[in-house]
Amino acid sequence: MSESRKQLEGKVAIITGGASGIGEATARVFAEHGARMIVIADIQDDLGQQVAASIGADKCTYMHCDVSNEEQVKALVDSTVQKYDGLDIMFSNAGVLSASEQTVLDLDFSTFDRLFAVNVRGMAACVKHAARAMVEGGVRGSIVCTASVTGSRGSVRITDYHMSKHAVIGLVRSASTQLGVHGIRVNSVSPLGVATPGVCKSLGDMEAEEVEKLSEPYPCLKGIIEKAKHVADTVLFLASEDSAFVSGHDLVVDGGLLSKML
Ligand SMILES: NC(=O)c1ccc[n+]([C@@H]2O[C@H](COP(=O)([O-])OP(=O)(O)OC[C@H]3O[C@@H](n4cnc5c(N)ncnc54)[C@H](O)[C@@H]3O)[C@@H](O)[C@H]2O)c1
Repeated sequence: MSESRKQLEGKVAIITGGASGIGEATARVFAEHGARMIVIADIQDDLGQQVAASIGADKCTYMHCDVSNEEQVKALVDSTVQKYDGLDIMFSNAGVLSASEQTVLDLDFSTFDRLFAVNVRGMAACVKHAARAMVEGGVRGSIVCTASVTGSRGSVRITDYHMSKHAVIGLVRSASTQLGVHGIRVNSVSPLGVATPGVCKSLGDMEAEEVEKLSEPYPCLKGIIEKAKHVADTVLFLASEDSAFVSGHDLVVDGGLLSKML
């Protein structure tokens, strides 16, 4: 993709979980590609404000929003529409990892419920309120959700996380079916393993290089390490008119992992 092309010229975008990792990288890519305003929504206020300031107050701003709280999601969307005269793109990306091993035999339902409140209900609230604003404004918008390769496979652990990402893909399929009549596209992006601050922290504050070493055996594609920018560039494609006839699709960014039989 050419850096000089401005696929998002004039567009207004919300990015949840934009203070860190994949969301932050996507905010930077959206700014490079001409987005008129990017609203970063997160619960890490200091970090979110720093990221927005480093991108530039003329094209990026921060708003506190806990996606598990529907009122806060509605307020985020309403204030974006009011201040910036519409909403073209929702990148619903905020997510959390399992708090423990969470095997079926040992499921802890209090952490399960918290994870679902963010990864599933929060994702659905963002799709709901973004879609309502787009329908009301007559905007043929693009909604992109962050799923994961874990949304297409089972695993020996983190059952709640796998279940939540399967639900995200189900949400995308249903929402795209229902919103197509309004010209709104809904897709998901599914990374494999990026050494983001969230992942490094969940692995006991491991260094990014160590996390990348752990992920190395999984993709079929060798000689390249998955970075947040790879995911961000894929989100750019799904958010922009370059993917004008793509809807209901889960676009994996996994170096070929899911294509392999064993
Ligand atoms: N990094 C990976 O390998 C990987 C792989 C597949 C999917 N994902 C998904 O990518 C998304 C981003 O994760 P990341 O790896 O960049 O992690 P990250 O922790 O670096 O970033 C996630 C951001 O979401 C925010 N967040 C958490 N709970 C929130 C809430 N209730 N409301 C608003 N914001 C909240 C966090 O504060 C953080 O800034 C998540 O949905 C994750 O499940 C990541």
